Amino acid sequence: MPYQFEDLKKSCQTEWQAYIEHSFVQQLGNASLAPEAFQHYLKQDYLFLIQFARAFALAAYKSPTLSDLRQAKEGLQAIVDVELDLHISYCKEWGISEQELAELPEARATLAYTRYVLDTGNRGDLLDLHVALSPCMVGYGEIANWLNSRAETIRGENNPYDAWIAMYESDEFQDAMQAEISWLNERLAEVSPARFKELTRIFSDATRLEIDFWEMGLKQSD
Ligand SMILES: Cc1ncc(C[n+]2csc(CCO)c2C)c(N)n1
Repeated sequence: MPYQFEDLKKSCQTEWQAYIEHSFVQQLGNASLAPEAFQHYLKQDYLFLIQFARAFALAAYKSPTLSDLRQAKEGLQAIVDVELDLHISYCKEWGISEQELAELPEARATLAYTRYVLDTGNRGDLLDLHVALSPCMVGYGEIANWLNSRAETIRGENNPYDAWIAMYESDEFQDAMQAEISWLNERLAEVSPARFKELTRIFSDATRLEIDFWEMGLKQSD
């Protein structure tokens, strides 16, 4: 049987579920999340996005084909030209100025996660890097879908976090998630059991670091 993205998730089901269904996510869905926790998360996510832009630049460097190079460039462009601008204006709505964002120190959870991804890409190949990026690329879309499947989730103006859910349920975002899964499925179908085992380590590490990122938000830790 060729390996598929689903098999990466199965290899660390407990961690994957702990990430997707984290209390931060549940509280965001039922509108009970403390605004201070969300603001702390938003600030660190700004720093996270900057480092992820660097990871897409690294993906460009690690691209063996024109098609991979184009895909990495699109990812970098999406973060730098669209997502960071959106994030900055969204932060403004939550009372966080651009000046404040520019001066923030990185929380340890942000440092650990982003540098782990960059190091994995540096020492490995493009597949290692994509696997390290995939909990981020796939998880948030899954989180939006999971929230929408729950009776507890409040949508619309009675939930101050509605726009966050709306962003990750959007067609644009869900399409990007599917494209990432397809890219991974094509490559995973070709790998040996030993290579797959290496990749499950990376996937599980990155998933655990996503859990820590939610914890950092909830506890407002630095
Ligand atoms: C901690 C954390 N993890 C994942 C995302 C979601 N995300 C960030 S960059 C990116 C790629 C899209 O261009 C996606 C899906 C986030 N914002 N913060």
